[in-house]
Amino acid sequence: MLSVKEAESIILELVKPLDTRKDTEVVTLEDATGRILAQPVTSELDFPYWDNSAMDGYAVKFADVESCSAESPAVLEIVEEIPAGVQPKSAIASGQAARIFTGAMMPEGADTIVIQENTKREGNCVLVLSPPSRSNAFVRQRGSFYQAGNPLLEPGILINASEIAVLATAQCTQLTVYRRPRVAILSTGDELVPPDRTLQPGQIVDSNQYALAAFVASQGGIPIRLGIVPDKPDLLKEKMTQAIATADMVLSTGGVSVGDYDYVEQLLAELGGEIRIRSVAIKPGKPLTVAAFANGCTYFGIPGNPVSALVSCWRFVQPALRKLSGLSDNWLPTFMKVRSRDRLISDGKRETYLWGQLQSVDGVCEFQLAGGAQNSANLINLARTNSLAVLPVGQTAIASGQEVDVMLVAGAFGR
Ligand SMILES: Nc1nc2c(c(=O)[nH]1)N[C@H]1C(S)=C(S)[C@@H](COP(=O)(O)OP(=O)(O)OC[C@H]3O[C@@H](n4cnc5c(N)ncnc54)[C@H](O)[C@@H]3O)O[C@H]1N2
Ligand code: MOO
Ligand SMILES: [Mg+2]
Repeated sequence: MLSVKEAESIILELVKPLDTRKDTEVVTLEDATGRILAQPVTSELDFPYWDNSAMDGYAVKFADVESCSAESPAVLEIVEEIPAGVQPKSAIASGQAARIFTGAMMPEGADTIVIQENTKREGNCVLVLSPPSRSNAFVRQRGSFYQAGNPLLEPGILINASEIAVLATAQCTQLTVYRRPRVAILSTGDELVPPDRTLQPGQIVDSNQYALAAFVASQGGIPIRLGIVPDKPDLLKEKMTQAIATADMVLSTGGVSVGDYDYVEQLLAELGGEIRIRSVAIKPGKPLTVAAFANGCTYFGIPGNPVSALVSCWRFVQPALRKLSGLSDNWLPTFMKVRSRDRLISDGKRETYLWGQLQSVDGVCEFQLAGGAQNSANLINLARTNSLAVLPVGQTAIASGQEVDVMLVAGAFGR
């Protein structure tokens, strides 16, 4: 049985990112949210585009106002009014000023802004009552934040509101992004029925299909739902073949333990998959099967218990999917140390993941264990899970009030 860290390394080594050239598409800025840049972005524009005023006030020559005071104000003739968006008409000469507003272009000849609070208007003149701190005060210089032609955004970054702002301002309206990875999802089990079917004795609802599709979509992938496949080796083999041929990654649930109807590993081998992981010392989620296929597809045979299935996705599939998507870094889940509000227990034999919620109490983060049974068949208390407390192998308890490592759950904190 592999340790969690060993399994994580094998998976990350196995999965290759989408191709920077072949696996891309062009999207407009409006459709770019949640996508990953595939090519570097540069802009032809400096930013700020023009020298402009950071304040409402007067554009002046610093030399005209540097030694003024309330007792001996500098008196300047106002030659123009410059609102934002308008090109100044005249150049400022010594003894002159332009009325100017925040964001408006600096006129020729002026090098400094005097804020209007430090002035007094008298007809066509402005009296400057105190000098600005320095030449260029409150002037936003052209190109001071970014110079045209330099790298603006690197490939491999996720595009969200902040990146959209940068791209819009740089007039990058068409972007080359990675295509979304295609992830086939299939549920194995004779007992499974869709959620809209009346249950016959012994049947259960296929919740994994829905949970995994939601997980894949939250990570920017395209879930391809292949439905429920009974525990019949020929039918299962056919569906697995179809999945492997059409998707970048396959997630099947169930059929990976040691039961008589657990066929997934055997079929993966028959289909030519190289089995890289058979089981991991993790609870829940021990019987994880991972296989690599020659066409580049990675197959995750995920345990059927519903909590095991999601924990496997959060701990192992998420990093794989992030790497596959073209993200250049931050593939691994985020861990942090926080105080546990509750006593946490484990048998110490496997790295144990307990589900619950990170909450901020008086500005300090605390982990609260989900109430009810921490049992991999109990998905009822999974709702609102945003983190998992992690007890390493060998650790059987963490007392209430003690520090614990928690892993942030995919999607719960915006990634
Ligand atoms: N003798 C042993 N038995 C089991 C072991 C073991 O080591 N020795 N491991 C246990 C652990 S741990 C897990 S986890 C499960 C994994 O089982 P499988 O992946 O083979 O899954 P199934 O047997 O098909 O189903 C397990 C459980 O999950 C329910 N299930 C399955 N699919 C779904 C679905 N799509 N939606 C909701 N629930 C699902 C299924 O009905 C079973 O209750 O094996 C243990 N056994
Ligand atoms: O590891 Mo299983 O995933 O305990 O339920
Ligand atoms: Mg089984």
